[in-house]
Amino acid sequence: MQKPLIIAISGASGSGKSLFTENLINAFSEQGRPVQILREDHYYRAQDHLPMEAREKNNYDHPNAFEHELLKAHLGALRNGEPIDYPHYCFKTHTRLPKTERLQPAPVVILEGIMLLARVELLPLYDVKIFIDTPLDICLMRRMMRDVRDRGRTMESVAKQYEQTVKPMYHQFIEPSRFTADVVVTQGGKNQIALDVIKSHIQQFIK
Ligand SMILES: Nc1ncnc2c1ncn2[C@@H]1O[C@H](COP(=O)(O)OP(=O)(O)O)[C@@H](O)[C@H]1O
Ligand SMILES: Nc1ccn([C@@H]2O[C@H](COP(=O)(O)O)[C@@H](O)[C@H]2O)c(=O)n1
Repeated sequence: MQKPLIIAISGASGSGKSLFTENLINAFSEQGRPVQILREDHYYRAQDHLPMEAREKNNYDHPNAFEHELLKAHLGALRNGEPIDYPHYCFKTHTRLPKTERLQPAPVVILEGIMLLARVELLPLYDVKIFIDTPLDICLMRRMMRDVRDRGRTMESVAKQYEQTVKPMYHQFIEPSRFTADVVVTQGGKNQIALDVIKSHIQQFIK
């Protein structure tokens, strides 16, 4: 099997990584499953051993919150044409679910997550590095709506977490990682020109 094309999409929380990824893969949905998605969020560390109060106080915007060793091993397996069983993460309980999900190797694998470009040891594993560059005030607004709607949060908890960890860690780790990107995308998941450019790059890997 041909070595897969691995595309890493990073940027702040709420920058539009997921929407960009979804819009990218929709173009290939009628061609079987040539493009697979893997989310860094699933690699947040399990915290079953901690009480809920401690989980709620954790810093989820530091690279060490992720089990990147496992992500690295999984990328190696996919490169070798082997399937992986990746963990499933729950944002409401701040830990992993007991089940895992199987991901089959594919010609193209899209990875998306906040710290993908901040870990230098992961960089050589990517073929294409994309950074979604969205002003932080817009990211906060989107995150506020999404976290209250989908992740069981209150507006107060989102605001407090943003001040305490999300914003400072963005400036310490995510913002500097922008300079490792091959492509910097403005206007988030709706930048049609950027989507078209990446789509045509992907198309070359799908026979
Ligand atoms: N360009 C955009 N315009 C309007 N809403 C957007 C745009 N990009 C993303 N969103 C919305 O903002 C929220 C967060 O976007 P998402 O793609 O989940 O961000 P991320 O994956 O970077 O955290 C989602 O509800 C999404 O639909
Ligand atoms: N238990 C958790 C784990 C993570 N977060 C936040 O998620 C953000 C990353 O996910 P995106 O889909 O928004 O990129 C990150 O900024 C963490 O603060 C959380 O709130 N709780």
